[in-house]
Amino acid sequence: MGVRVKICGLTRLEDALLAEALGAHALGFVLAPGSKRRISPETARTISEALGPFVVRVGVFRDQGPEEVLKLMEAARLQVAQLHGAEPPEWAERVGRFFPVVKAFSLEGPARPEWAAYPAQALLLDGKAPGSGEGYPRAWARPLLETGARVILAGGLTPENLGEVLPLKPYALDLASGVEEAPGVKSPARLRALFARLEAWNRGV
Ligand SMILES: O=C(O)c1ccccc1N[C@@H]1O[C@H](COP(=O)(O)O)[C@@H](O)[C@H]1O
Repeated sequence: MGVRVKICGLTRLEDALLAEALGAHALGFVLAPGSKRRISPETARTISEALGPFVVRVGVFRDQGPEEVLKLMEAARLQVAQLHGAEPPEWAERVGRFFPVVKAFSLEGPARPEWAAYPAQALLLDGKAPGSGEGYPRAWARPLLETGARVILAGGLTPENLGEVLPLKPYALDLASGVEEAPGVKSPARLRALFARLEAWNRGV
């Protein structure tokens, strides 16, 4: 199986349906305050309910307490919680009683192997400013990848630079700005280019 892909920061039904049709494994909805891609739980729910059963709906949160996260997850009919701030492990444990958790770390230097002990089903490595399209030297991911944890690579990924990360064999890739026309508005051409590139990689081209 090829690498899994999450398309994040969706705000429009047509973009979500296209990403699903092209083969996205997961679709992300940002419910974090202050994001240019923030979506209301009502709109996220409408989109979630229109999708097929086999694509994972992810809620993205930043420094919101576990009860707020659980309330929004339920209201938006989402399935996996991505914690993208400085959430203590106890918050993830509380959310994790109800939903699988992805914990994001913003890199300012190499990833730390001890992050593998955080109570989450997968760990995501992002650039310094989430959702900004800013990347980092991809070798910084190696110390965490080498622990055998499920590692999702994000931060400044585009259809053009996938060659930097695919050889690292991460659990998944996560893209927001690299497949957009504007914040929250996906580019059909860039989405198509992304999945075409992944298909070519899987065929060994
Ligand atoms: O996209 C946002 O606005 C956002 C806000 C708050 C937390 C996370 C956010 N997005 C996450 O950022 C990365 C990748 O972003 P990019 O591809 O570099 O633009 C991804 O994990 C999103 O879930």
